[in-house]
Amino acid sequence: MTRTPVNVTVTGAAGQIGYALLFRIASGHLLGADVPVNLRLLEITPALKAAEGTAMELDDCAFPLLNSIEISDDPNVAFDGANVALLVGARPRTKGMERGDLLEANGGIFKPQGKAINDHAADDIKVLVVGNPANTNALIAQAAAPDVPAERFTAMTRLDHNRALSQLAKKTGSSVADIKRLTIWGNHSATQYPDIFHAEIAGKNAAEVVNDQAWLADTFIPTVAKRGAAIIEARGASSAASAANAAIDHVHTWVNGTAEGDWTSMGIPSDGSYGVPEGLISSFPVTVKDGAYSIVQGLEINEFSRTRIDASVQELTEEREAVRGLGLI
Ligand SMILES: NC(=O)C1=CN([C@@H]2O[C@H](COP(=O)(O)OP(=O)(O)OC[C@H]3O[C@@H](n4cnc5c(N)ncnc54)[C@H](O)[C@@H]3O)[C@@H](O)[C@H]2O)C=CC1
Ligand SMILES: O=C([O-])CC(=O)C(=O)O
Repeated sequence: MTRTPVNVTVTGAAGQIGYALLFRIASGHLLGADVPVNLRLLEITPALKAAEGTAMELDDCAFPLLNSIEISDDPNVAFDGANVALLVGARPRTKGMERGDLLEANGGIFKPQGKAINDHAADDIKVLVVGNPANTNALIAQAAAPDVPAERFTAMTRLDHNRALSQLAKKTGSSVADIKRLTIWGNHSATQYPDIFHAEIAGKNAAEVVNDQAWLADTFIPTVAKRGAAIIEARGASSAASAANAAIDHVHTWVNGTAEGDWTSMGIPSDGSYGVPEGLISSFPVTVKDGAYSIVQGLEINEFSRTRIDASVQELTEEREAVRGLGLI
């Protein structure tokens, strides 16, 4: 091991996503096959023993890149020196709930964690919020961390992005590897808008290849936007391995960059682009270079897309008002 280990803090380490995530971080999928990691696991006190069990299993894998594991129930300890923070720990929704129903329950978790990041994390900290409602939880954590550049707080819409890639590949009989420039706009919720108008399949415009507006409006968009609920219905528990996979993808792209000619979707603080009010944490098409992301500019937004982006952004605005009302930001 020649490189300095990177400190990766994972909250909710004993949960279902944690169990699917930690082994992939420790085996090099998050940061790269040559980057050693120190894992810092944050859990609530009653779940510490379960987290210890997971740590024992991590030991038993003898991962060459896993330099150390520390477990704590104190955010000030778990975020100390963190370079990457994956905020997963939160209550998941169950059947019949919308993610927004979790605002009050989960909002209280993200304020103290934001403060602990502010006070203890490394200067280059990158934060991904997975716990739902992810966009607004990211806003809460960010508001509690005024000394950390706002753009370091991001929310996960990569699972939605991956779901959209898969559905589009199936419909068109293509490979996901041939699809580029797909975008998830807005909130990680049922109002999100998966946009294929700028996407390409093997170099051809995806909307033209599909050429089926009814499928787009009545099948593709609702299938992607409501996939989380469909998984809960089928599995009796919310998505875990696919969520962990998307978290790996999100951070890997943030650190290592997007491929030439392609972009990805990330929930990031709006700079006002595309009419999204400044400061809202909304999903955008982004390219990443040298560890920094930029919103893809200059895309023409047709009326079909505009209405849907506006609806999701309206929901984000209402969530921001709700957490203001709760004193969380
Ligand atoms: N953004 C996205 O695309 C997705 C988000 N999610 C969300 O991820 C979150 C976690 O899901 P699961 O792992 O399935 O839930 P889980 O219930 O299996 O695990 C959550 C873990 O968080 C821990 N936890 C609770 N409060 C904590 C705190 N203050 N500090 C540290 N840990 C704490 C719990 O003890 C538990 O071990 C949920 O909010 C879920 O809705 C899930 C799938 C996709
Ligand atoms: O739907 C949920 O509650 C879990 C989640 O965010 C997803 O699978 O997209």
